[in-house]
Amino acid sequence: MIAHPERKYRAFQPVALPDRRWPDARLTHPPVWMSTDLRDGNQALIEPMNVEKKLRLFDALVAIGFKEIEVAFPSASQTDFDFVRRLIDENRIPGDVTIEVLTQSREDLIARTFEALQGARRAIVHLYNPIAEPWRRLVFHAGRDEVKALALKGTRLIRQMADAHPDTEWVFEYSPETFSAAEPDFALEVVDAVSEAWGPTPDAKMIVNLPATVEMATPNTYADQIEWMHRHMARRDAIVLSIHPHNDRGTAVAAAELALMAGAERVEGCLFGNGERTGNVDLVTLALNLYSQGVHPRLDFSDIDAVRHVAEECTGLPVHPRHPYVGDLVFTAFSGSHQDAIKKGMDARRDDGVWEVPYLPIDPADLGRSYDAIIRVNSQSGKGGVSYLLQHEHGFELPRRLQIEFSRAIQRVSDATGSEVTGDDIFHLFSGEYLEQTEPYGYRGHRVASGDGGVTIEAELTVSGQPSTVSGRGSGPLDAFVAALGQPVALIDYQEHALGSGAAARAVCYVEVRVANGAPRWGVGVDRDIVAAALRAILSAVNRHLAAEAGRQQPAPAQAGR
Ligand SMILES: CC(=O)SCCNC(=O)CCNC(=O)[C@H](O)C(C)(C)COP(=O)(O)OP(=O)(O)OC[C@H]1O[C@@H](n2cnc3c(N)ncnc32)[C@H](O)[C@@H]1OP(=O)(O)O
Ligand SMILES: CC(C)C(=O)C(=O)O
Repeated sequence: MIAHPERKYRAFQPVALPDRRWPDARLTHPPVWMSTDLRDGNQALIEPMNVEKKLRLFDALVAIGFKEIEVAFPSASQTDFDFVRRLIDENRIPGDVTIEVLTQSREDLIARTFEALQGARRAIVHLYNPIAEPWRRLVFHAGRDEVKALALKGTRLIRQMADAHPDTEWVFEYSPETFSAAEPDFALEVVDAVSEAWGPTPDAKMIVNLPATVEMATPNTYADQIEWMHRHMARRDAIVLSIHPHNDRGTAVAAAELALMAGAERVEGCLFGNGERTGNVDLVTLALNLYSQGVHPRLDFSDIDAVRHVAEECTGLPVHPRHPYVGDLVFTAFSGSHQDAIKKGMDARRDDGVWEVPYLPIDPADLGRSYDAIIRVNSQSGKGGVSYLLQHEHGFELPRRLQIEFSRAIQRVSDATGSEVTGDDIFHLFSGEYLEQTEPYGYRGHRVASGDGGVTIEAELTVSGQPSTVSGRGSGPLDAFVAALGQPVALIDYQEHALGSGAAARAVCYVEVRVANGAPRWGVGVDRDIVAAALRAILSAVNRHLAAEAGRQQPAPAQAGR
């Protein structure tokens, strides 16, 4: 980088629009969507798509619900020409879908374009020529009049050829390419001249597409340019005002949204933002942004992974894991406080169906994603995430203080390995830490008898591997069992719930105990029989205490809160 960028780069001069209206507008309905994946997206690939890939992507775009699809620049290559022919000859274009093709303002190219479109039921012919000053000066060595004349020449040629093929319903689209970099008065002059030459009517509109061929400035600047044109263009009621934002500054989605607020009615872009350089505007993000505001985009992304799969295979470009709405990680929280909030939000889901889960702007299930990945655990995670996975994947609903105790064990592992701890890892650790604590005391069976206002228990145990029978008396089975153990155990907390349902259901018990003057410690037991589960839990807690005391293990003591 250079020390004085102001000597090398000039700030963009925005159009003057002090009474702009777009900031108060709201997006309440979807625009007309036009996918240019097969044209602008395709021209930007290292290896452009072959006909088979184009057919596959075309079918996917139709299935998503696009009604206008720019399928090719047919005069540019035999592949593109052949592709258009296959679509028409094989009758592959549904009745409610219109194909679009692009051409420069050159007679040979326009003639070839019409050749490609022979027999189409309806087609949009899209003419472009660059109009901004640097392109006029550097690329075309032409003045304003010559550039306008080039646009008019192409328009008239297309009119002639369209009139010569009346069996097709022709729609004309004109793009003053490099509009975003052009002087507004000149853009207006060219567009008005073109629309006058074409002669659109409210019943037979033409499309005026105002591209941010190169994104030049902040999105509000583009919105001002669009509103200015929207307010000044002649024959406005006979024109569909379209936008075509590129993403050079990374703000194409914002620019498109503000431009729609400013009066645009139609958007051209690509799936997942493929396209020249940094890409065209990402139509998936735009559509799902609308959806998240309660506006149905009329595009179907209910199996977004399938759409991604087709796009990746056809373009050869991977979708980034953080890509909005579709990336592998976008519905995943690793950090503790986010996980805590998501878990609470998921637990409190509302009966009226209104989505209100913190940190998740839309329900992953609406896009065909499962909830499996919304919480993943690493060293940034906390008790909320760990207990969510245990609950979601294995059914254990840990009491809060046990969550705290156990998440410390997980933290030690994730800190030591520096890696993700999966749901299976967590269950494995949980099992080892609580369910498999059978030394020195292991449970084999029990009998309970009531009478004389109390309970007597006789329990079959293993003590350091040796079978042993102990018995005791108390106010209830747990009390009696503690007495039978002969250990100074005080029961602090007890919770239970069913694990699974039906014939396979088991009970899980969580007990928090203090043995002698030791720190409070949790134990967990699972059994088909609820009393057996509780006895196993007590043994788990006592064994963990003894192990800690003996220094053979270092389980973290529980502390209230953190
Ligand atoms: C912003 C966009 O994305 S626009 C779409 C751009 N897409 C593409 O470029 C992909 C398809 N294009 C192609 O395959 C080729 O460029 C073709 C087949 C169209 C033309 O190829 P060639 O005839 O070899 O020309 P090449 O691309 O080198 O040409 C540029 C010439 O076209 C002229 N030109 C560029 N745009 C236009 C236009 N819209 N209308 C008329 N002439 C134009 C240039 O001034 C230049 O003329 P010159 O040779 O007299 O200096
Ligand atoms: C042809 C036009 C619309 C284009 O692709 C652009 O300006 O980016």
